[in-house]
Amino acid sequence: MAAAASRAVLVSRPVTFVTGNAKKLEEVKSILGQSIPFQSLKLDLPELQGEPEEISKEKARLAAVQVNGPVLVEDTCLCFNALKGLPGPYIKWFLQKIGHEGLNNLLMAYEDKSAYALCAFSFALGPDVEPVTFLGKTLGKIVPARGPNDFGWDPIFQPDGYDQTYAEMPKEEKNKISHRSRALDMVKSHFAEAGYNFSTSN
Ligand SMILES: O=c1[nH]cnc2c1ncn2[C@@H]1O[C@H](COP(=O)(O)OP(=O)(O)O)[C@@H](O)[C@H]1O
Ligand SMILES: [Mg+2]
Repeated sequence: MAAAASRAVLVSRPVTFVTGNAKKLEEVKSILGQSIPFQSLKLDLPELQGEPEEISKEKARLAAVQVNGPVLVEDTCLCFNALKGLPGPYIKWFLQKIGHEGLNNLLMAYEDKSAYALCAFSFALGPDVEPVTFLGKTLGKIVPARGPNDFGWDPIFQPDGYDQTYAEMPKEEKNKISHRSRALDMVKSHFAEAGYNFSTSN
């Protein structure tokens, strides 16, 4: 206990989770609960092209400068194995342009419909501190859309071991096994181990 206390980093403000995506925020709130003091800021940050981890880290650097304090950001990829991981970080634009049906069609030429959802959270204590990244992955396959169409590609992703797509699953169920919850479990462990001491008075 004493060792943990002496290692504790004093953080003057709650963590700001920066996202332009209301559905992500909903899930993060429900998964984190009261475990980490955080507030949210609606801001659509520009994204680099590249590997998921680097995109997420760069988002955190930009966010930390904007907020001038501790920030948490995330970037989500949907990766098709037959396409060597594409659309990956570009899924947002693919979804916007070709929709669920177009995404299924991309795999028409392949027998392998397997895919994985990958979530990369990055946390930076401030603008001058190198962000740390936490990856969460859920394996599944791409199927014709089933279930409510209220969050991205949820209707076409069926996680391994389930008969339901993410969209058909109750939210609590998705939040138990999702790429996002797996990454957030690591974020929570990091916070517990680092022993950050938050001043939440402002
Ligand atoms: O858990 C999820 N289920 C379904 N769609 C998701 C999930 N997480 C992110 N998405 C969607 O995948 C794309 C990921 O892009 P990105 O992570 O850059 O989102 P953002 O810029 O909206 O925050 C977006 O279209 C987003 O709506
Ligand atoms: Mg992105």
